[in-house]
Amino acid sequence: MSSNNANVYLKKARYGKDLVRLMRVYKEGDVQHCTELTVRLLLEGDIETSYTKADNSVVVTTDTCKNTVNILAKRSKNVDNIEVFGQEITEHVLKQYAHLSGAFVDIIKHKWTRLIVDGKPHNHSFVRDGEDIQTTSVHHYRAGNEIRITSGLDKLLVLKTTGSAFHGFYTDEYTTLVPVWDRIFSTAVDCKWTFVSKSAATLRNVDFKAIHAGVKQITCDTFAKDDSASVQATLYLMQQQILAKFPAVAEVSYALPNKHYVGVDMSKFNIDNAGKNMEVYHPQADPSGLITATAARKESKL
Ligand SMILES: O=c1[nH]c(=O)c2[nH]c(=O)[nH]c2[nH]1
Repeated sequence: MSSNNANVYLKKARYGKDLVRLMRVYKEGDVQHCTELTVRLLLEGDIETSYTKADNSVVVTTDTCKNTVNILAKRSKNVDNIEVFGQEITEHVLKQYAHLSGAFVDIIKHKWTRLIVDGKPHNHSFVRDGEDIQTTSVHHYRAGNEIRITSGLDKLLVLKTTGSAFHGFYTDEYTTLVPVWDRIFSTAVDCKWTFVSKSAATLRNVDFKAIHAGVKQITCDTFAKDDSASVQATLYLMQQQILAKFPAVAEVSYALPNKHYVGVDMSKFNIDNAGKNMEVYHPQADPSGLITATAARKESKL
Protein backbone atom coordinates (compact mmCIF):
# COMPACT_ATOMS: atom_id res chain seq x y z
CA MET A 1 0.00 0.00 0.00
CA SER A 2 1.31 3.45 -0.75
CA SER A 3 0.02 6.83 0.18
CA ASN A 4 1.21 10.26 -0.89
CA ASN A 5 -0.06 12.95 1.37
CA ALA A 6 1.92 16.09 0.63
CA ASN A 7 1.03 17.48 4.05
CA VAL A 8 2.75 14.68 5.91
CA TYR A 9 6.45 14.14 6.36
CA LEU A 10 8.54 11.78 8.44
CA LYS A 11 9.68 13.97 11.31
CA LYS A 12 11.80 11.51 13.25
CA ALA A 13 12.55 7.79 13.09
CA ARG A 14 14.56 5.39 15.20
CA TYR A 15 14.42 1.61 15.26
CA GLY A 16 16.36 -1.39 16.51
CA LYS A 17 16.11 -4.30 18.93
CA ASP A 18 14.77 -4.14 22.46
CA LEU A 19 14.94 -6.66 25.29
CA VAL A 20 18.16 -8.30 24.14
CA ARG A 21 18.93 -10.36 27.22
CA LEU A 22 22.36 -11.78 27.85
CA MET A 23 24.50 -13.26 30.57
CA ARG A 24 28.26 -12.76 30.19
CA VAL A 25 30.53 -15.03 32.21
CA TYR A 26 34.22 -14.21 32.63
CA LYS A 27 36.34 -17.21 33.63
CA GLU A 28 39.53 -16.57 35.59
CA GLY A 29 40.78 -20.01 36.50
CA ASP A 30 38.55 -21.28 39.28
CA VAL A 31 36.97 -17.89 39.88
CA GLN A 32 34.12 -16.87 37.61
CA HIS A 33 32.34 -13.52 37.28
CA CYS A 34 28.91 -12.92 35.79
CA THR A 35 26.94 -9.97 34.42
CA GLU A 36 23.31 -10.17 33.30
CA LEU A 37 22.03 -7.40 31.05
CA THR A 38 18.94 -6.34 29.16
CA VAL A 39 19.96 -4.19 26.18
CA ARG A 40 18.12 -1.95 23.74
CA LEU A 41 19.96 -0.78 20.60
CA LEU A 42 18.27 1.82 18.40
CA LEU A 43 19.58 3.37 15.16
CA GLU A 44 19.04 6.68 13.43
CA GLY A 45 20.24 8.00 10.06
CA ASP A 46 19.45 7.87 6.36
CA ILE A 47 16.62 5.41 6.86
CA GLU A 48 13.72 7.58 5.80
CA THR A 49 13.04 5.69 2.55
CA SER A 50 12.44 2.47 4.49
CA TYR A 51 9.38 4.18 5.98
CA THR A 52 8.30 6.33 3.05
CA LYS A 53 9.19 4.12 0.06
CA ALA A 54 9.30 0.59 1.48
CA ASP A 55 13.03 0.60 0.65
CA ASN A 56 14.64 -2.07 2.84
CA SER A 57 18.10 -1.59 1.33
CA VAL A 58 18.88 0.97 4.06
CA VAL A 59 17.70 -1.24 6.91
CA VAL A 60 20.35 -2.78 9.14
CA THR A 61 17.97 -5.39 10.50
CA THR A 62 16.88 -5.50 14.09
CA ASP A 63 18.13 -9.08 14.02
CA THR A 64 21.58 -7.70 13.16
CA CYS A 65 21.25 -5.31 16.13
CA LYS A 66 20.71 -8.33 18.41
CA ASN A 67 23.66 -10.18 16.86
CA THR A 68 25.87 -7.10 17.28
CA VAL A 69 25.09 -6.87 20.99
CA ASN A 70 25.84 -10.57 21.52
CA ILE A 71 29.05 -10.58 19.44
CA LEU A 72 30.40 -7.44 21.14
CA ALA A 73 29.57 -8.99 24.54
CA LYS A 74 31.68 -11.99 23.54
CA ARG A 75 34.60 -9.76 22.40
CA SER A 76 34.44 -7.16 25.18
CA LYS A 77 36.37 -7.10 28.43
CA ASN A 78 33.96 -4.44 29.74
CA VAL A 79 30.48 -5.94 29.78
CA ASP A 80 30.26 -5.38 33.54
CA ASN A 81 31.13 -1.71 33.09
CA ILE A 82 27.89 -0.92 31.31
CA GLU A 83 28.70 2.68 30.35
CA VAL A 84 31.88 1.51 28.61
CA PHE A 85 30.18 -1.49 26.99
CA GLY A 86 27.42 0.84 25.75
CA GLN A 87 30.06 3.08 24.13
CA GLU A 88 31.70 0.05 22.51
CA ILE A 89 28.37 -0.79 20.88
CA THR A 90 27.63 2.75 19.64
CA GLU A 91 31.19 3.20 18.31
CA HIS A 92 30.99 -0.10 16.44
CA VAL A 93 27.65 0.83 14.85
CA LEU A 94 28.86 4.23 13.62
CA LYS A 95 32.08 2.71 12.23
CA GLN A 96 30.31 -0.18 10.52
CA TYR A 97 27.38 1.69 8.91
CA ALA A 98 28.23 4.91 7.08
CA HIS A 99 24.58 5.84 6.46
CA LEU A 100 23.72 5.85 10.17
CA SER A 101 24.08 9.12 12.10
CA GLY A 102 23.28 8.04 15.64
CA ALA A 103 23.28 4.98 17.86
CA PHE A 104 21.38 4.75 21.14
CA VAL A 105 21.97 2.06 23.69
CA ASP A 106 19.99 1.51 26.89
CA ILE A 107 21.28 -1.11 29.29
CA ILE A 108 19.82 -2.55 32.48
CA LYS A 109 22.22 -4.49 34.69
CA HIS A 110 20.47 -7.04 36.89
CA LYS A 111 21.83 -7.80 40.32
CA TRP A 112 23.94 -10.87 40.98
CA THR A 113 25.99 -10.67 44.18
CA ARG A 114 28.62 -13.27 44.96
CA LEU A 115 27.45 -15.70 47.64
CA ILE A 116 29.36 -15.94 50.88
CA VAL A 117 29.72 -19.64 51.74
CA ASP A 118 31.48 -20.86 54.89
CA GLY A 119 32.45 -17.23 55.48
CA LYS A 120 34.22 -16.86 52.09
CA PRO A 121 33.18 -15.45 48.69
CA HIS A 122 32.19 -18.45 46.57
CA ASN A 123 34.00 -18.98 43.26
CA HIS A 124 30.96 -19.30 41.02
CA SER A 125 27.69 -18.86 42.97
CA PHE A 126 25.60 -15.69 43.21
CA VAL A 127 22.39 -14.40 44.82
CA ARG A 128 19.81 -11.82 43.73
CA ASP A 129 19.91 -9.78 46.93
CA GLY A 130 17.56 -6.97 45.94
CA GLU A 131 15.53 -5.91 42.94
CA ASP A 132 17.41 -2.64 42.45
CA ILE A 133 18.98 -2.24 39.03
CA GLN A 134 21.80 -0.26 37.47
CA THR A 135 21.07 1.49 34.16
CA THR A 136 22.77 3.47 31.45
CA SER A 137 21.75 5.27 28.25
CA VAL A 138 24.48 6.05 25.74
CA HIS A 139 23.45 8.50 23.02
CA HIS A 140 26.16 8.77 20.37
CA TYR A 141 25.82 11.13 17.40
CA ARG A 142 28.28 10.94 14.51
CA ALA A 143 28.16 14.73 14.10
CA GLY A 144 30.77 16.20 16.42
CA ASN A 145 31.18 12.70 17.88
CA GLU A 146 28.89 13.89 20.68
CA ILE A 147 28.24 11.32 23.36
CA ARG A 148 25.75 11.73 26.18
CA ILE A 149 25.80 9.17 28.91
CA THR A 150 23.13 8.96 31.55
CA SER A 151 23.73 6.48 34.33
CA GLY A 152 21.18 5.43 36.86
CA LEU A 153 20.09 3.38 39.76
CA ASP A 154 16.44 2.41 39.99
CA LYS A 155 14.02 0.45 42.19
CA LEU A 156 16.20 0.87 45.28
CA LEU A 157 13.59 0.39 48.00
CA VAL A 158 14.40 2.09 51.33
CA LEU A 159 12.45 2.86 54.48
CA LYS A 160 13.08 4.65 57.76
CA THR A 161 10.73 4.37 60.74
CA THR A 162 11.50 7.82 62.17
CA GLY A 163 13.62 10.89 61.40
CA SER A 164 11.04 12.30 58.99
CA ALA A 165 8.48 15.08 59.47
CA PHE A 166 6.14 17.08 57.28
CA HIS A 167 4.49 20.26 58.51
CA GLY A 168 4.14 23.92 57.63
CA PHE A 169 2.71 23.15 54.21
CA TYR A 170 0.25 25.33 52.31
CA THR A 171 -3.30 24.89 53.53
CA ASP A 172 -6.66 25.91 52.12
CA GLU A 173 -10.23 24.58 52.01
CA TYR A 174 -9.01 21.52 50.04
CA THR A 175 -6.45 20.47 52.68
CA THR A 176 -7.10 17.52 54.96
CA LEU A 177 -3.51 16.38 55.58
CA VAL A 178 -2.55 16.57 59.26
CA PRO A 179 0.95 17.94 59.96
CA VAL A 180 3.30 15.37 61.50
CA TRP A 181 6.59 15.67 63.38
CA ASP A 182 7.37 11.98 63.09
CA ARG A 183 6.44 9.57 60.31
CA ILE A 184 7.63 6.61 58.28
CA PHE A 185 9.49 7.64 55.12
CA SER A 186 9.80 5.06 52.35
CA THR A 187 10.69 5.43 48.70
CA ALA A 188 11.92 3.46 45.71
CA VAL A 189 14.87 5.53 44.55
CA ASP A 190 15.11 6.32 40.85
CA CYS A 191 18.25 8.42 40.32
CA LYS A 192 19.90 9.42 37.04
CA TRP A 193 23.10 11.36 36.47
CA THR A 194 24.53 12.65 33.22
CA PHE A 195 27.95 13.05 31.64
CA VAL A 196 28.39 15.06 28.45
CA SER A 197 31.55 15.27 26.36
CA LYS A 198 32.72 15.60 22.78
CA SER A 199 35.69 13.41 23.59
CA ALA A 200 35.11 9.66 23.55
CA ALA A 201 38.52 9.21 25.21
CA THR A 202 37.54 11.45 28.13
CA LEU A 203 34.36 9.49 28.60
CA ARG A 204 36.20 6.18 28.46
CA ASN A 205 38.32 7.32 31.40
CA VAL A 206 35.48 8.21 33.75
CA ASP A 207 35.31 5.78 36.67
CA PHE A 208 31.64 4.97 36.15
CA LYS A 209 31.62 2.13 38.67
CA ALA A 210 33.05 4.29 41.45
CA ILE A 211 30.56 7.06 40.70
CA HIS A 212 27.68 4.59 40.75
CA ALA A 213 28.83 3.24 44.12
CA GLY A 214 29.29 6.81 45.41
CA VAL A 215 25.82 7.93 44.30
CA LYS A 216 24.27 4.91 45.97
CA GLN A 217 26.24 5.56 49.16
CA ILE A 218 25.30 9.26 49.28
CA THR A 219 21.66 8.39 48.58
CA CYS A 220 21.47 5.79 51.35
CA ASP A 221 23.55 7.74 53.90
CA THR A 222 21.58 10.94 53.37
CA PHE A 223 18.27 9.09 53.49
CA ALA A 224 19.23 7.52 56.80
CA LYS A 225 20.95 10.49 58.47
CA ASP A 226 18.90 13.48 57.35
CA ASP A 227 16.29 14.67 59.80
CA SER A 228 13.93 15.02 56.87
CA ALA A 229 11.67 18.08 56.63
CA SER A 230 10.17 16.73 53.39
CA VAL A 231 11.01 14.41 50.53
CA GLN A 232 11.83 17.53 48.50
CA ALA A 233 14.44 18.78 50.99
CA THR A 234 16.10 15.38 51.44
CA LEU A 235 16.21 14.89 47.67
CA TYR A 236 18.01 18.22 47.11
CA LEU A 237 20.50 17.41 49.86
CA MET A 238 21.40 14.23 47.96
CA GLN A 239 21.83 16.15 44.71
CA GLN A 240 24.09 18.79 46.26
CA GLN A 241 26.43 16.17 47.66
CA ILE A 242 26.61 14.22 44.38
CA LEU A 243 27.49 17.33 42.36
CA ALA A 244 30.05 18.39 44.98
CA LYS A 245 31.74 14.99 45.06
CA PHE A 246 31.77 14.08 41.35
CA PRO A 247 32.95 16.86 39.01
CA ALA A 248 32.36 14.61 35.96
CA VAL A 249 28.62 14.64 36.66
CA ALA A 250 26.88 17.49 34.84
CA GLU A 251 23.43 16.99 36.33
CA VAL A 252 21.54 14.64 38.59
CA SER A 253 17.82 13.84 38.73
CA TYR A 254 15.74 11.98 41.24
CA ALA A 255 12.20 10.64 41.07
CA LEU A 256 11.16 9.63 44.56
CA PRO A 257 7.72 8.13 45.17
CA ASN A 258 6.52 8.88 48.69
CA LYS A 259 5.25 5.45 49.72
CA HIS A 260 2.75 6.33 52.42
CA TYR A 261 2.34 4.32 55.63
CA VAL A 262 -0.71 5.46 57.62
CA GLY A 263 -1.40 4.66 61.26
CA VAL A 264 -4.26 2.17 61.77
CA ASP A 265 -7.12 3.82 63.69
CA MET A 266 -7.73 1.72 66.83
CA SER A 267 -9.79 4.32 68.73
CA LYS A 268 -12.94 2.19 68.40
CA PHE A 269 -11.18 -0.48 70.46
CA ASN A 270 -10.04 2.10 72.97
CA ILE A 271 -6.47 1.41 71.91
CA ASP A 272 -4.12 4.36 71.48
CA ASN A 273 -2.29 3.91 68.14
CA ALA A 274 -1.84 7.61 67.38
CA GLY A 275 0.95 10.19 67.66
CA LYS A 276 3.83 8.94 69.80
CA ASN A 277 1.99 5.64 70.32
CA MET A 278 1.68 4.85 66.62
CA GLU A 279 3.12 1.37 66.17
CA VAL A 280 0.84 -0.36 63.64
CA TYR A 281 0.72 1.15 60.16
CA HIS A 282 -1.04 0.30 56.91
CA PRO A 283 1.29 0.39 53.89
CA GLN A 284 -0.73 2.13 51.17
CA ALA A 285 -0.49 0.56 47.72
CA ASP A 286 -1.75 3.79 46.17
CA PRO A 287 -1.80 6.65 45.66
CA SER A 288 1.78 7.68 46.32
CA GLY A 289 3.37 11.11 46.20
CA LEU A 290 5.95 11.56 43.47
CA ILE A 291 8.70 14.08 44.08
CA THR A 292 11.10 14.81 41.21
CA ALA A 293 13.85 17.32 40.53
CA THR A 294 16.96 17.85 38.41
CA ALA A 295 19.97 19.74 39.75
CA ALA A 296 22.78 20.83 37.43
CA ARG A 297 25.95 22.83 37.32
CA LYS A 298 26.00 25.68 34.86
CA GLU A 299 28.81 24.09 32.78
CA SER A 300 29.95 20.50 32.35
CA LYS A 301 33.40 20.05 33.87
CA LEU A 302 34.49 17.29 31.43
O1 LIG B 1 7.56 15.10 51.94
C1 LIG B 1 6.42 15.34 51.50
N1 LIG B 1 6.28 16.21 50.46
C2 LIG B 1 5.07 16.52 49.94
O2 LIG B 1 4.97 17.34 48.97
C3 LIG B 1 3.93 15.92 50.50
N2 LIG B 1 2.59 16.00 50.22
C4 LIG B 1 1.95 15.16 51.09
O3 LIG B 1 0.70 14.96 51.12
N3 LIG B 1 2.86 14.56 51.92
C5 LIG B 1 4.10 15.02 51.58
N4 LIG B 1 5.35 14.74 52.04
